[in-house]
Amino acid sequence: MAGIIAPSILSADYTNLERDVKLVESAGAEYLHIDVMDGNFVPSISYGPGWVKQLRPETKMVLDVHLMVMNPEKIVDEFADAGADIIGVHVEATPHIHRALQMIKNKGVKAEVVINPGTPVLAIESVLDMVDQVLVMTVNPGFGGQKFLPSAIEKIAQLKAIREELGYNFDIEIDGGVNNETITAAFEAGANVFVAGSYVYDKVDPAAKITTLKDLTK
Ligand SMILES: O=C(CO)[C@@H](O)[C@H](O)COP(=O)(O)O
Ligand SMILES: [Fe+2]
Repeated sequence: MAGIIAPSILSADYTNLERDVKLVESAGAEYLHIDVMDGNFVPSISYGPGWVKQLRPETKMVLDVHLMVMNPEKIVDEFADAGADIIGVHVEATPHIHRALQMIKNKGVKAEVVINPGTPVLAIESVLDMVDQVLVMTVNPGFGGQKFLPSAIEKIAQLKAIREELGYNFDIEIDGGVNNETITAAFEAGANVFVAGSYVYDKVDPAAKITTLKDLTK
């Protein structure tokens, strides 16, 4: 099965947001990646649940919400009610990762655990049986347009091996610095969901970029 491409709206043109959403949807992107930043877990501030609620009726794409916020358990219900399909929470952002994931599942939303480049797979082993998706950050979170960190490849391979050994079911997503050159090693290691922001939206022809990424993950 071809890889799932998740354009990151963080790199879109906010004065032409509707155009940029429709553009990637008609190009075949299945997910739309939404980076929520609180100015605390990461330095930037982006959007909140009200913004996701407004976006929801504008697209049929799966809304893949990446919460870069401290203590996400305080806000996951609001994002679920706003229409998120997948909600990702960082293991580094809460002492209550199990509770945060359980809350997401209780809302009938797909639950994702996220690890930073400095966090080993070991840190999430005890919740791998309950998640629908694992996000391996391939840059330090907070900004678009950073360089892909190849140290993530080994973590993807580890997750794939654990999934096979224990019969789990999660997808493996990567996020940060994904482009036509970096995607192949991650795909070969076992990733199947690919966030791409600046590669898709910067410069020219987002639709062609999505086709290229899909072709590289067949
Ligand atoms: O979560 C983040 C950054 O913190 C990402 O989702 C970025 O938006 C990806 O942007 P590119 O690295 O693809 O430009
Ligand atoms: Fe992200």
